[in-house]
Amino acid sequence: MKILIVDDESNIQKTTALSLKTMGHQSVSAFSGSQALRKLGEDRFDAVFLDLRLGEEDGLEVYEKMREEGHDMPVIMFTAYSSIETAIEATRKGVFDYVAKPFVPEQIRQALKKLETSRTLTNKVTELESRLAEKSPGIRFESLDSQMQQVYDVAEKAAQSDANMLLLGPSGTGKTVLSRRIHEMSARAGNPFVVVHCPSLSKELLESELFGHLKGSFTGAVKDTWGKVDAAEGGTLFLDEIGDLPFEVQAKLLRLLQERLYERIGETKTRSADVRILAATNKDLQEEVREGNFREDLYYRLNVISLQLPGLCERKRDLENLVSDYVSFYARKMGRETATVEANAMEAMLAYNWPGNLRELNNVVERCLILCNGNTVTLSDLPIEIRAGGGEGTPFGFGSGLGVGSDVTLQELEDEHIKRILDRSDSLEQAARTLGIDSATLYRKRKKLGLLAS
Ligand SMILES: Nc1ncnc2c1ncn2[C@@H]1O[C@H](COP(=O)(O)OP(=O)(O)OP(=O)(O)O)[C@@H](O)[C@H]1O
Repeated sequence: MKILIVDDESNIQKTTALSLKTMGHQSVSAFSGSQALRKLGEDRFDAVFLDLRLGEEDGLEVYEKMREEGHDMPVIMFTAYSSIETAIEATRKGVFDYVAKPFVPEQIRQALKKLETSRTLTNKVTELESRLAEKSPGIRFESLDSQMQQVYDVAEKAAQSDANMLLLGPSGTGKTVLSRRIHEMSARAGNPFVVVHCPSLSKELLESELFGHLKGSFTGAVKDTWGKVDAAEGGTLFLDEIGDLPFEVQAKLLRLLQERLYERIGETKTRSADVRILAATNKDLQEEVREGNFREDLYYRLNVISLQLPGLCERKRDLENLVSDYVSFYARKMGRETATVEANAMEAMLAYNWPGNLRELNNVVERCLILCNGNTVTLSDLPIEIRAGGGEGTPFGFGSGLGVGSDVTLQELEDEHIKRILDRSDSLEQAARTLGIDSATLYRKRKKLGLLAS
């Protein structure tokens, strides 16, 4: 790293420079605030060591000028023991850390180590963000369909409040994506958005996932853990498929919603939580309440604002825009400048029912772009059930003449079924589970069907 040392004492300059050199870093000296600002304007530095008391000058003022001029690298303050409180105050203003004088080289080493860890984490986050952005197509929060547009309008208004919200709608209609968007539009945006997928865990594990546990509180609890309620502190907790939340856990969630209080499993100490709850389900929750599977009081607590997301077949007016977004995204991802969809292919897509909703559309477009010749998606690139004239979207109806019991071979039925399940699934593991085969078998079948991406 290249580091600027700002200190009016030449012995501090010398010892710091020497320590940095032995640690493999480069350094440049500045003896006053104005000299420091000039050097920062001339060169790129990875970090700055800055004395809190620069002769008559106040180091904090120099720090503020640096920020005003757009030098945003991390700053570590040198401070006398008598000024430690001021240094702590400085860290609240964004100073990365402080080192108390007189110091030994090991303290410089520790401060730099902390800095390097933080840089690595920041880089990882940036990389993950860009990988995520690459993975999913441009998300649209505008609709030509009035029902969908109303959902977006209400979501935007409600995002500003702290109200709990319930997002209802069939699988793949965008409930998770919209929940994240609500979080990003809220005052909690700078804090975490944490997802708990309710059906994937047993009652004990789900309770522990939510609230955390103490070592030994149940078989397999080998160390103390903090739950997702704690991880979401100050932010938003998204409970996906809330309709599958076990009855016993519902009571604890209700307490969290009503009193903002909870206990870790095996602990008597009550803790408070500052989290906003968003929940989603594709079940009819009122029906679940009637059948005694879901607590009525919890339903009303969650249902402060509810959003009903329509299936894709009810908002066909958006289809062409969505297809165009997805096509441009996958074309770019595959190194093509652009790609188009033939009119009759688009007509077939408009006629189809899309039982897997936006997720299915996304997967179908991605597959078309892998399989199409050149830059044009034609009718023959579409899965057979879409080509066949819309289909009913029922599990075994493949459109005109292709349903179970009609004149098709078992092999044709199997091939179509596999393609459909792949289109609707989030992952290959999920598809293999739905099909009741193992991943290796699914891989062989995909290979045979020519469905392996590059
Ligand atoms: N607003 C949007 N614009 C474009 N594409 C979207 C949008 N929302 C969702 N999608 C697409 O649909 C896919 C599924 O979205 P999401 O996971 O939010 O659905 P869901 O309703 O939560 O599904 P499930 O009920 O199965 O969890 C996303 O990966 C994305 O490809």
